Amino acid sequence: MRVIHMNGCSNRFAIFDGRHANAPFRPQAEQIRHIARPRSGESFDQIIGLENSERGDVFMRIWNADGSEVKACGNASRCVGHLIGKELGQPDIKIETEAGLLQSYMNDDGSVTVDMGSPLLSWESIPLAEKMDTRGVDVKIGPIDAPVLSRPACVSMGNPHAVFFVDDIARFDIPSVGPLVEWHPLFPEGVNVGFAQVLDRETIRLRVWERGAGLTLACGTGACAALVCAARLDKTERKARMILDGGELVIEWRESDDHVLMTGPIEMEAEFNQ
Ligand SMILES: N[C@H](CCC[C@H](N)C(=O)O)C(=O)O
Repeated sequence: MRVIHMNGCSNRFAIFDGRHANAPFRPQAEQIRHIARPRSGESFDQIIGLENSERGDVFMRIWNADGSEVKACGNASRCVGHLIGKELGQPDIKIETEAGLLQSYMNDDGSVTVDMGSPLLSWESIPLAEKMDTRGVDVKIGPIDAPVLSRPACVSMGNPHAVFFVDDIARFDIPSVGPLVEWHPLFPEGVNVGFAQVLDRETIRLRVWERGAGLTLACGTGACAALVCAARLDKTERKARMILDGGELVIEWRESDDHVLMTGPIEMEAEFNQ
């Protein structure tokens, strides 16, 4: 089977192309964990399986490093858009995922734009365990009388996100607070946890503790989630530059059709057969 290593803003993926194999790539969770986080050697944030699709040019299956299968991965969508676009010799590609059909576009400067569709804003769609206003939900982290984090905004991009807006992102030890939110009882399916510092109305500094993968150098759906929550709270415009540890993404929550567009670089690292 053909294996490709790629990254989007240093969010790293191992992509297994099962489209011409005798059977689709459907590993057990333990196998995923072994590939993503080997005892030695390079690690990956997500493992991606490519399958044939009736509705699109390719079907993309996504597993987090902990072995859990999930429905959306923005940076991997951009990598797959590039891979299949090059293969088919066409810039526009339809990627089928468990969350629906995504459209990707290869831009002249080598970046890739993916239309992630509309954000889901209702408490049931995140999902939350109970009815709440998703512009600020009832979560407090830290001492009861002086929480260090509270009232994240929530949105689903096909996967659940909680975004804390903070004054100084450097103040937070994300590996210690991230897990406290990731599996908080308010999020029955877990949640990706964003820490967003609004620098101005068109720039956000963002770090994300990802569900099932931990602190990654970039999170595409996390960047979409942070922009949607910021614009919804009138902290930014509907288009902004997202500055992540591993690079920059431009996110636009388009007014005309309510779709969220994510644009950024991709990098082909290696390709081999195994
Ligand atoms: N950890 C996420 C999936 C990968 C998201 C991220 N790598 C992206 O680029 O969107 C989840 O459990 O929903």
